[in-house]
Amino acid sequence: MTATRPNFYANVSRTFDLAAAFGVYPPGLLDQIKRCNSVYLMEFPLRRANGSIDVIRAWRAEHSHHRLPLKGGIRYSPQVNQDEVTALATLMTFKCAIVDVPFGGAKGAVQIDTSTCTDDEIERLTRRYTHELVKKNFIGPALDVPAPDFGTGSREMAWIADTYVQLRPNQIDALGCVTGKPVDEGGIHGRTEATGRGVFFALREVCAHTADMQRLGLTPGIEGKRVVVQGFGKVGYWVARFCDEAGARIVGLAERDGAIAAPGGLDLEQVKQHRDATGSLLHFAGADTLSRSADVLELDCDVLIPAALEGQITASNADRIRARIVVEGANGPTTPEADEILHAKGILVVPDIYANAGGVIVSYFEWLKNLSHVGFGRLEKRYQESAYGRLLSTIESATGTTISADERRAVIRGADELTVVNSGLEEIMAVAYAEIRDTLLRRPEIRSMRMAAMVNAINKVARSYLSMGVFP
Ligand SMILES: NC(=O)C1=CN([C@@H]2O[C@H](COP(=O)(O)OP(=O)(O)OC[C@H]3O[C@@H](n4cnc5c(N)ncnc54)[C@H](OP(=O)(O)O)[C@@H]3O)[C@@H](O)[C@H]2O)C=CC1
Ligand SMILES: O=C(O)CCC(=O)C(=O)O
Repeated sequence: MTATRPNFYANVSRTFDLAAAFGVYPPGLLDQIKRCNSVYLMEFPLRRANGSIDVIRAWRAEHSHHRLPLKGGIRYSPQVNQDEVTALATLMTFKCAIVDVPFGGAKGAVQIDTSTCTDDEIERLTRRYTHELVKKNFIGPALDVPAPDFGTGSREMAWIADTYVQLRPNQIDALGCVTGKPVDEGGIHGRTEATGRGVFFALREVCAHTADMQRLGLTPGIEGKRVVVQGFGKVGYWVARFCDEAGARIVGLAERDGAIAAPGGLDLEQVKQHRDATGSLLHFAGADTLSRSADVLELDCDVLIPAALEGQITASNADRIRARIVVEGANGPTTPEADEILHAKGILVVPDIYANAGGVIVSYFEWLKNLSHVGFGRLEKRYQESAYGRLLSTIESATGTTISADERRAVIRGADELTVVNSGLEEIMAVAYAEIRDTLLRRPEIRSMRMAAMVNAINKVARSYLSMGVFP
């Protein structure tokens, strides 16, 4: 894997500057929008199972407070550093703006190699990290609401919620301090797969326009497209699955230790079983094993979905990318230099700040659920069903026809939580894409989708700052 970590924040800032040049905002305002408001670095002890003590470094970066609470995941990784977490927090601000989710951007990180930790150690460090955040008001349903990111999941979110509730027992909305929780602990149906589903919706929107596809030498629609996915975690697995279900062919998959390729397509459930059984994708029967994981990026395919880490497509491999569309499931997988090379090759890049927004969109729904203390669909499902039932009965008596029990059941089904969540996610991804495409069509000088998305985001954040004024 190519390491470009030290440049991540500089890369994000460069993208911002390029997009800001298309606008009309005063430099001071742009500077305020660009800068990261606060970064909290903490160092705390972790007692290891053998009794020794390690000092752990961790961060929470709060990029923009123009909307509250702030929102963004927590990453556990041995390589993570302050530059990375600041870059990720910055991306969150623009991501939330693009999809009109009313949050400021933040991100958290703990520098830890969880593969060397026991579950008990991970639990204790998660609870201590939460405690540190609480002490400094860097977490809370009205302040800053973390979520899963690389290396964390619903298990860690449950520990964070529990720790927060222990420390703030009188706060009625305490469960809204974090999203991505297990459904039984105040989570919401559909969050686990939300980012992957959102990446899929982004690809579906992109592929829906015949003229755009013709320009890329592709046919419209997802069906039949050859897709490569880097990363088979929370984002990669689900986007691969949704593409597969929509009739695409998954021809390559990669994780840290290598990749597999099968031009005829991979059976995802069998791959998953193989990985669960052996701990690795490698040597899956019916596929070629690539020992250099990054080679997956250069496979012959229509769509490449980097869904692992930043800095994967760089000036040193961009020229060898053969996909026609790159959809950024990960945050920051393409460096600005690589972006230019891909653009020159006529490859369409669907940017992270739009493509992977599904996670924060459904996190927004979870937060709303926690604040309202009632699940989506719970109050109205039965009412909808009886209203639809009455409508069908009226149609039957007016037309003299009989609707079969199966048809009746299919029509009257009221919306449950998952249905409401998925339809909200689909709507928001579709509307945001229409806005980005509109900007691209109206302003030909803006040549890339990343620039168009960033221009839209800057406009929205700037409008907010302009109407808010400067305090005091
Ligand atoms: N989770 C979410 O809701 C969101 C995540 N994202 C972004 O998506 C990306 C992935 O996050 P997520 O799926 O949650 O993370 P996970 O921890 O669930 O999965 C990460 C995946 O990436 C693989 N990976 C790690 N290092 C490499 C490498 N060097 N080469 C190839 N594959 C590698 C891992 O494989 P292995 O097991 O071998 O390490 C694993 O399959 C990150 O950039 C994250 O910021 C963006 C929006 C929301
Ligand atoms: O769900 C969230 O609140 C944040 C997800 C996230 O970290 C991201 O989009 O990068």
